[in-house]
Amino acid sequence: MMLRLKDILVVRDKKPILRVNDLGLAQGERLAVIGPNGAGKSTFLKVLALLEQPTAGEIFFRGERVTAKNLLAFRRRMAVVFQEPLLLNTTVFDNVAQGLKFRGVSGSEAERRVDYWLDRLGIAELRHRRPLHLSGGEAQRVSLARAFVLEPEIIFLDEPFSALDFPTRIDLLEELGALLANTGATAVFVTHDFNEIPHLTDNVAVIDRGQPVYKGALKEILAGKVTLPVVRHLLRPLQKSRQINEYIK
Ligand SMILES: Nc1ncnc2c1ncn2[C@@H]1O[C@H](COP(=O)(O)OP(=O)(O)OP(=O)(O)O)[C@@H](O)[C@H]1O
Repeated sequence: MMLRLKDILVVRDKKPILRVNDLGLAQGERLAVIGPNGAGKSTFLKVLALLEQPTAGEIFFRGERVTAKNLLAFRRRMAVVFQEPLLLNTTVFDNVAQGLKFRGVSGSEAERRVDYWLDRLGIAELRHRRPLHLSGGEAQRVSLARAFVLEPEIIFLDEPFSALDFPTRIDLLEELGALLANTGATAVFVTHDFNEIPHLTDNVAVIDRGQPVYKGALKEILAGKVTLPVVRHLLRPLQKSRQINEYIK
């Protein structure tokens, strides 16, 4: 098991906002996390990514309990991509190289790796540009390069493409799907849109009011076999677009 949450509780402002009894991620597993606004998806992701300390419970990384002592070492084996690219006001190259520097990789080895990932994400020509002048899609390509260049064992993505227009989003989802398949990285992808998931995986966790309420195949959900009210609610936009498609025909 790559990562496991056990008896996790997160309390903020005296309110429980996340409870996870037992949830594991196998090596190479790709999990999409879906749920309504405020359900706790980002909190869940941040706890898994060791960015937010739970109020109670235990986290295991490859079977070893995460403690204050080993936390940083484990975190360095992970990478996170947020909805907002959070790029520094320096060149694209330096943005992608930054995490490598923290991990002690510099010089020609860093340059080789950064160039490889800039090329792989189709942004080699942006190497010397500053993030301020990039489009939203280009900026997220930089964020992906910055994450993949670290060769993480797990990559966490929190609604990375939600702010992008639809065609750009589809392009990036397809590319991300191919990258994850090629690298074999374990991945957790937060979204609020069922349409995004098939590009990446068939494996879904549904979070509702601070708790995972389903973990299983997207196919089961789309076939109407999961009757939870929250799932029905999340499926409504899909049904609407099907109705519109029927109407167009
Ligand atoms: N630091 C905090 N202090 C108080 N409440 C918090 C804190 N962080 C999150 N919350 C609350 O916990 C709940 C879950 O938030 P979270 O951001 O994890 O949900 P989400 O599913 O990612 O939402 P969205 O889809 O809107 O981004 C929300 O009600 C939020 O207001």
